[in-house]
Amino acid sequence: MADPYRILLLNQISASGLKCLPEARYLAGKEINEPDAILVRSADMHAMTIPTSVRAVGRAGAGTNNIPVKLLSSRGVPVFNAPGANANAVKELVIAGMLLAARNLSEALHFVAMLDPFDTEMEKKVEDGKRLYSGFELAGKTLGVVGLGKVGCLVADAAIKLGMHVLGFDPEITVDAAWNLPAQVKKANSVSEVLRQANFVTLHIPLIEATSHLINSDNIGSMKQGAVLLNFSRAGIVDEAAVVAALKEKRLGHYVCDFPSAVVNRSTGVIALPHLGASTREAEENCAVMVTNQLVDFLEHGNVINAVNFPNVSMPRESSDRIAIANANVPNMVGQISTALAEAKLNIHNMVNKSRGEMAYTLVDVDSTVKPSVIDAIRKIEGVLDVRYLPLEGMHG
Ligand SMILES: NC(=O)c1ccc[n+]([C@@H]2O[C@H](COP(=O)([O-])OP(=O)(O)OC[C@H]3O[C@@H](n4cnc5c(N)ncnc54)[C@H](O)[C@@H]3O)[C@@H](O)[C@H]2O)c1
Ligand SMILES: O=C(O)CC[C@@H](O)C(=O)O
Repeated sequence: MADPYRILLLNQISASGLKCLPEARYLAGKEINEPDAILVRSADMHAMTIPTSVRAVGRAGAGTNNIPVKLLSSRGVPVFNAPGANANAVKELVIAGMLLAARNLSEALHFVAMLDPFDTEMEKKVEDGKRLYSGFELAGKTLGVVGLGKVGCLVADAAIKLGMHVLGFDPEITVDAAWNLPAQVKKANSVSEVLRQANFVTLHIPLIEATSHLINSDNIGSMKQGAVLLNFSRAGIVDEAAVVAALKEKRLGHYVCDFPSAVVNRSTGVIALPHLGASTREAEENCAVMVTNQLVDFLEHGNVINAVNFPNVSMPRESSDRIAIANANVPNMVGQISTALAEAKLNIHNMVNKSRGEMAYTLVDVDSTVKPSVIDAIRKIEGVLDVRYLPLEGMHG
């Protein structure tokens, strides 16, 4: 019997997801040496030495900024995520965030917590004190959504249903996302247009170089007086010092975020939650199940679905002998791979090759057993980053 696949868990992964790893074929845990794959949520992998045994990383969530994707790409290792699997959970928290800010609920709860429960004047104090927490309604206000991906589209839709006007900005919106947006959502042409026009601005974009400090001291001043900024994406998308300054000047009414920090904590007007966006039973299960199934399909069959650094490549198994090759997207790779197979007198039964940016990926099914020397020959081709032999039953190489 083949050795089990070894899966290193860097975070708590929902039990429903782990059930997708059949016990007979998988060993999963927090203390696994020489893992074949890693399952992670928000643990920071940048400082970690990732063993060379790792053939795939699965992120049970959306953002992959905690993973050294570039390094893994150079090793031919796909990084899978779970697009949309936690989007509804984030959407609901964003709506809660708008209500927390609009109705001054955080301050009001603090006021109540400070009341003496045995005070006979409690009722009077409540009635006298409540005017300080009077707020405003969401209906009729304008929400600006920056990033119309899985989360942004759901937030836009929910806001329309709450009677808000919605302005959306996403220079790379997908056709599917655009189809799913309610017709009432107005298109903005820039972040500054959103900042100038919205009462609430919510950010639903990845943290990458281009989005780091997207909201900063140069543009935050153009927001409407008393506007609310919501950040359930990543702390680094805003310049926190600029946000705190804008709160002090009363330019911003509230900053609602999922990322407590030394800069924002305890600043008046900040409502910081402990990265709760995806923390619902449903989202945790959805993410873990989706990414674990993708990992299993890759480890056992080489199929790639929802990797952030690889093209989607799937091929039904028609032969028991499959070779999976990750290679640089340069000319003549398929030619050289085919030549290596022909020299080993292997007949190609089926083959698929796709590329995405600098990465290309090839699945080849052949009609007979592949000797280790053939895998070695393919590995030696310049530009090949990783190669695996995936017989249907047997050792994984
Ligand atoms: N708080 C949480 O627990 C939590 C949960 C899920 C996601 N997130 C964060 O939210 C982000 C978005 O999640 P998602 O599932 O919607 O991702 P997604 O990939 O579906 O959508 C991201 C969208 O942002 C757009 N975009 C990229 N750069 C942009 C820019 N400069 N201006 C406007 N739009 C831009 C993309 O075109 C894409 O449509 C994730 O990357 C992650 O960092 C946080
Ligand atoms: O795993 C989590 O709890 C957070 C996930 C979230 O930040 C994401 O990017 O999907």
